[in-house]
Amino acid sequence: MVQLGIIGGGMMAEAIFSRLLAEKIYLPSQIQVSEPRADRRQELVERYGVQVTADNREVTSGSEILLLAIKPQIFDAIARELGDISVPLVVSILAGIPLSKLETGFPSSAAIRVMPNAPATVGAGMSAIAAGSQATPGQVEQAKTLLAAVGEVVEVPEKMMDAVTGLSGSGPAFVALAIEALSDGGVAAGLPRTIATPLAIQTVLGTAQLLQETGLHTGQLKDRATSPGGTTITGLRELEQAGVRSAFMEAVVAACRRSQELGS
Ligand SMILES: NC(=O)C1=CN([C@@H]2O[C@H](COP(=O)(O)OP(=O)(O)OC[C@H]3O[C@@H](n4cnc5c(N)ncnc54)[C@H](OP(=O)(O)O)[C@@H]3O)[C@@H](O)[C@H]2O)C=CC1
Ligand SMILES: O=C(O)[C@@H]1CCC=N1
Repeated sequence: MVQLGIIGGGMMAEAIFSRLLAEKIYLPSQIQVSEPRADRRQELVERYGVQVTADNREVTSGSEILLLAIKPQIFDAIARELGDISVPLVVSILAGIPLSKLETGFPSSAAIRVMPNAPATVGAGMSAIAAGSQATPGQVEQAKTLLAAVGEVVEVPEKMMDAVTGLSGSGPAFVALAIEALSDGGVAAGLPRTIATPLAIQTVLGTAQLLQETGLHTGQLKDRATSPGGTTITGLRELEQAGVRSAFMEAVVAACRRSQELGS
């Protein structure tokens, strides 16, 4: 019997359900994905053996949880198409779409809004969840179990979800850009790309791990790496002059604002 129905078989859907399968939380026969593109459906069957269909309604019949993994721009159309279904729990990962819209769009279901992120693909995700008014503690636990398969989970009040989207939802792209820029800097300074990119990736990974494992404040780490008149303070001065700190802050705030727009 299908227990997890997924609307939209894209990147995030695959990231989540592939980990659920790898961790044996579901069997392939218990997951059904609806996806309009035939070649993508075929790909998902060949890779994972899950059930697939082009018919969204087929997914909803019998599912215990319906995971919405389509783009937010088509949420209204999907709610019109499926709003009369009675799946116990709708879990949405759509940027911006508020619980009020989920609950109006799916009036017979409890709703949980989630913001995962791209590192979910390798089980290193960060997800925030906010439960709707009809969600039972058991359903919140169910959602947490789903997301725990792809990384860390934190429960937040819904009013924080757009800010979460701007930070951890969009953040992987901001960090990837920083890594690319560090690698470019290495190349500009004379390194071959094949050396520069692994150096940049491991520097970001190692710094994050150091901060996480020691609880060291970011400022303390910066101070530890800067010797008087040394190389690091010379580079930091350039970053401050270029407004990099402010640029990251504005990126998160702009992404948060865009999430609010998508939901209005
Ligand atoms: N990408 C990210 O890092 C993150 C994304 N999200 C959220 O996850 C959601 C999905 O994003 P992502 O996986 O990146 O996007 P994708 O485009 O990879 O996935 C969306 C999928 O929905 C399919 N689709 C389109 N129309 C329909 C329809 N009418 N019925 C069923 N399926 C349909 C698309 O099919 P087709 O193959 O034809 O395009 C595609 O496979 C978004 O709402 C986004 O806000 C949340 C956190 C992080
Ligand atoms: O850009 C987007 O809309 C999605 C939501 C969070 C990350 N990516």
